[in-house]
Amino acid sequence: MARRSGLRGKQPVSSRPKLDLLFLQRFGRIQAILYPSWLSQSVLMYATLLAVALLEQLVVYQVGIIPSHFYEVLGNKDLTSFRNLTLIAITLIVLNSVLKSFDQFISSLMYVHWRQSLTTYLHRNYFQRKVYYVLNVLREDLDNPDQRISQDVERFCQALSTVASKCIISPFTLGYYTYQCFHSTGWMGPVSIFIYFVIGSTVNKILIGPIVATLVEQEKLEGDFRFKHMQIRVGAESAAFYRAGSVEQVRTGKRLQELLRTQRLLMQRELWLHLGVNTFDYLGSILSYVVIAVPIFSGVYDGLHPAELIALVSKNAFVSIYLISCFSQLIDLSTSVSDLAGYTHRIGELQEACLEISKSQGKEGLCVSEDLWEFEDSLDLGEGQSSGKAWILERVSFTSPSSDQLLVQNLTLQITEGNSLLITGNTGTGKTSLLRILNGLWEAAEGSVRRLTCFGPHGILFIPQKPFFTDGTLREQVIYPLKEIYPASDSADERIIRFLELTGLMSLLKRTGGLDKQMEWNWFDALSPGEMQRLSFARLYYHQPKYAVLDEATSALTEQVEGELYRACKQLGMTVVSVGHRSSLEKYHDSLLKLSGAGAWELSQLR
Ligand SMILES: Nc1ncnc2c1ncn2[C@@H]1O[C@H](COP(=O)(O)OP(=O)(O)OP(=O)(O)O)[C@@H](O)[C@H]1O
Repeated sequence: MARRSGLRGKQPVSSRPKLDLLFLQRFGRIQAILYPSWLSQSVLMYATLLAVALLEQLVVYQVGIIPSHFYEVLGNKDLTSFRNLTLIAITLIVLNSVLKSFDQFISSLMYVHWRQSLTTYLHRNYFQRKVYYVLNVLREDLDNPDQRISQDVERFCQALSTVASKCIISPFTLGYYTYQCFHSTGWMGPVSIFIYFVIGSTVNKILIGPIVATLVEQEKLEGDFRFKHMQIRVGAESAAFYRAGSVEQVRTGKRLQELLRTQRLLMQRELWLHLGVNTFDYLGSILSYVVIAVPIFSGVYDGLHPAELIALVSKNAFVSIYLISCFSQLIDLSTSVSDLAGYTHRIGELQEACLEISKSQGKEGLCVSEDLWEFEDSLDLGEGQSSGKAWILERVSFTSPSSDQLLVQNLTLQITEGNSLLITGNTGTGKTSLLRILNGLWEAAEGSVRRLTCFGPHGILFIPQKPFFTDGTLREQVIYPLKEIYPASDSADERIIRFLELTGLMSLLKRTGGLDKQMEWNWFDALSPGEMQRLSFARLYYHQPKYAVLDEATSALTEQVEGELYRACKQLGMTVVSVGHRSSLEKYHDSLLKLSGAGAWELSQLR
């Protein structure tokens, strides 16, 4: 059988992340998100930062040449000029510290703005249609998407803000101090400093190479370690029933050891880079004296008075030392650049995967409402709603992901209004998988699946096997996944309370202290499995869809309660498609689809 959808299974593993053309492309794409237009907030902030940094440089230059004026004034024993100069110096220093603080403040604001833009962009793509499902369940090549969005983006923006605030002024300072250096030392000064920088950058580029790949690996392991802790957090009670503390300690410890091993390797590799950076820093300080010494020993300044010579040496020293420090600062950025490259690759991979998945999903077969689940859109009834059909399946075959285990072969089926269907079969025969196919989470390997009714109120609602609850109030659990009550009316509260009563959850209403009390608890820990299933039914009644697809939705309840819940579904006019093992379910359905494994199935009428 042909392999299905390209979304599934292991994708080709991307090449080892490096400081290469791919990095530049990914970095460029991220910049396009951060700076969407010439008049965007980021550009305006960047322009303000540039203005402040330029002003700061002007003041720094004035502060830098003040010692040379002091030498001159002190050499001439000129008290009035000394007083004036001291006043000017204090003013300049205050101005300098104000500008520096603003520089840091604007950089921090930019960091927050970048983080907001990038995270919002990734969220938009991640939560689009079922991208988050494919990334977390079906794709094995992209590790920890959650960590990429939460932690990697944060660190990327931190590193970018460090690099940006240092680089923003570089072209101006380099230009200006090169000119000044040339003016005081001749061509020898700037040329030797440039050669020093080219050598420094080349050496550092070589040393950064292995760091980028190790940093990417470290972030992956960091995500795995956090995921392990999240697993324990979510399943704390089940683990405690097993007294699984010691085994989980060993397993969590193993992940920690792996992470620390990679961190040590990263540090070893960074040691060479730090060695390079520090060597070039200190070589730079000696180079500055060599640059000043050349014109002095070659007799350029022989005719000067000693006080003038000292003032000139002091000024020249400042100019060449500053030029070298500008270059050194760029070399110092090597560590930030290696971080930036690592995070760029991780965010870039996520961005590419999201776009690839949403492109492959396209708009095919989507109802207007599917993306948004907005109630206005849901009122747009499709062709199926008027024809009374929800699905038409023709010769559909499907397998489980990343295996060729055939689950169902050549299934032809119509799900129509008023004709409830029960799906049964042994464990692992593909019952839930058939619902995934109906939902569009999986694609069929062969045949056609046509959905003719939209998701949402008046359409189709799935109640999955594992109940899902969001954070927040009881009302938000009931109306989920709608964001607001629907239809908006004064009687909305009454409706919700009526459905809570119908599902036997009035005690829960009492416990929460009302529909709108913000609950701090985790709903999965606070409710029993039976309560979770009852709450799922309250949600179903609230939405009152035409078709309710229930995956073992009453497995934790008694047959009596099951009967009450199914009868209420019928009274509310729903056609149900259920997956279940109990024979007691048969009386609430009109037909039965029995899956027998290895592709076999049998469809029969129950009444
Ligand atoms: N995301 C997945 N990746 C790989 N295999 C999967 C995935 N989800 C399900 N499977 C496999 O597909 C097969 C069918 O799974 P499915 O959930 O449809 O079983 P089921 O008939 O609903 O079983 P049960 O009665 O236990 O709920 C199983 O062998 C399962 O292990």
